[in-house]
Amino acid sequence: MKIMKVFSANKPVNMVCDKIASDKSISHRCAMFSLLSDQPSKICNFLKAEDTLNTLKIVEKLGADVSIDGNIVNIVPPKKVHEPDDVLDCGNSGTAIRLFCGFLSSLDGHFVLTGDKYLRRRPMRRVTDPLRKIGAKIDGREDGNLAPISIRGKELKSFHFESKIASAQVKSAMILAALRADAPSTYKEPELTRDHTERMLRGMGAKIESSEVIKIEPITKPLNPLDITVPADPSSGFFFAVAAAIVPDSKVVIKNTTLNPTRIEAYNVLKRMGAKVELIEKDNRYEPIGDIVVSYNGKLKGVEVSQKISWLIDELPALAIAMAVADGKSIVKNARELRVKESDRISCVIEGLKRCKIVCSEMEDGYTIEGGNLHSATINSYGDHRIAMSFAIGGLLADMVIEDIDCIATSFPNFIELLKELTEVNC
Ligand SMILES: O=C(O)C1=C[C@@H](OP(=O)(O)O)[C@@H](O)[C@H](O)C1
Ligand SMILES: C=C(OP(=O)(O)O)C(=O)O
Repeated sequence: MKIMKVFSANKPVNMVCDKIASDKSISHRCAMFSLLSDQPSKICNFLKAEDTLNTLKIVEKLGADVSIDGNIVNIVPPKKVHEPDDVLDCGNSGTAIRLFCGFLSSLDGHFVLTGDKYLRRRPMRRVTDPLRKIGAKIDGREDGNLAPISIRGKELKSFHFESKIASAQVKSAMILAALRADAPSTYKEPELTRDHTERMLRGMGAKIESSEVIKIEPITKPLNPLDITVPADPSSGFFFAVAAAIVPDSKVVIKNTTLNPTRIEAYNVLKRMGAKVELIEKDNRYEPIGDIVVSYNGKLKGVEVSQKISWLIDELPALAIAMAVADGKSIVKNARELRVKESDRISCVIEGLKRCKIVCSEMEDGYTIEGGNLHSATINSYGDHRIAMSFAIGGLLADMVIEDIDCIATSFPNFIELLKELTEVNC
C-alpha cells in the first residue's frame, strides 16, 4: 500500500492553475456518446485518469477505433456496436457502470459490466429496477443490485418515470435508454442534478427538452459527432480552492473550468464561509466555461449545508477540511448519498477528522463539525480518491500521512505533482 507524507509549509498558497484534471463527468460522456454518431468525434483535453481511460477501453471493446494524439482523442464509431467477447471493466467508476447500463440495455448482444472491489459493493438497483420496468433484461448479484451486471439488449418501452433519488447517473442512464425506446419518454427528478448529458446530447442533435420534466424523443438517425474541448474539473479544482481559503494570504486561480451551476455550488459555500470567490465566464460551448478565483479572506466561519446537495456532493469531503478549521460549528444534512460513493464518505470523513483531533459527530445523513485546529494524523483513504486528496490538503496546515494513495489516479493523476508546488510531499 502506497503512502504519502504531506508536510505543512506555513506559507501562502499562490497558484494560477491550468493543470487541473479535465472534467471526469464530461469525459466519460464524450467517450460513450461518440458511439451515438456515425462520424468521428474529436475530444480535446479528455481526462486521462483511470476512471475515464477505462471508459475509453470499453468504447474500444464495443467496436470504436480510438486514437490518442497528444491531448486529442479521436473516436471513430463502429457502424453497429459489437458484442464484446469479454467483460467490460468500469474500474472504480459509478458513472461508467450506471450510464453503460442504460446505454447497452437496448442494443443487440450480451454485455457484462463489472468493476473493482469498491464498485462491486455499490448499489445498482437504482438503475437496474427502472430499466427492468421498461423491458431491459438485466441481472446481477442481490437481484440486480451488485456488479457484475449482465445485460441482454432488448427493445425498450417508452416511460414516464419520477425518480426519488437526485442522481445524474440514474437520470443519464434513463435518458440513454429513452433514446432507443419505442416512443417519447419523460423523466422527472426530485431536484436538478448535473445536466451534462442533456446539454451534450442536445448539442449532438438529440431532441431533449428540459423544464419541470425532461422529455426525450427516440433518435431516428445517428447523432452529430462531438467536437469538444473538455473543461477543467471544478471538483478537482476544489481541493486547491480549499487550500486558498484556509491558508492565510493565499490565492488560487482555477483556469478554464465548467461554470455549470450544478457543479460549482461548493464554491458558493466557501463564499458563505467567508472566502473571496470570483467567477469569470469566458466561453459557452455545451457548458459555460471560465476561471474561478479563490482568495483567503480571514478565518472561515462555520456553515450549514442542507440544500442542493447533489450540486456539491463530490466536494463535501474537501469542504469538511474547511469546516474543520472554521470558527464555530458546521452541519451537513440530507447527504445520505455520501454513504454509497467510492467509500462511505460520512464515516471516512468523521474517522479522519477525529484522528486530527477535531470534535465532530456522524449522523445518518451527514455530520456536525466543531471548527478547531487540525493536528497531525495518519489517515486511511479507504481507497477513495476524494478522501485521500481532501486530507492531503489538510496537510498544508498540519503534517499528514495519507495511506492508500493509488486511488488518486482515478480522477486526478497529477494531483501530487501540483501539491508538491505548494509544500514538501514524500511518496
Ligand atoms: O453523473 C455523473 O457524472 C456523476 C454523478 C454523481 O453521482 P450520483 O448520480 O450517484 O449522484 C457524482 O457523485 C459522480 O461523481 C459523477
Ligand atoms: C462519486 C464519484 O464518482 P463515481 O460515482 O463515478 O464513482 C466521485 O468522483 O466522487
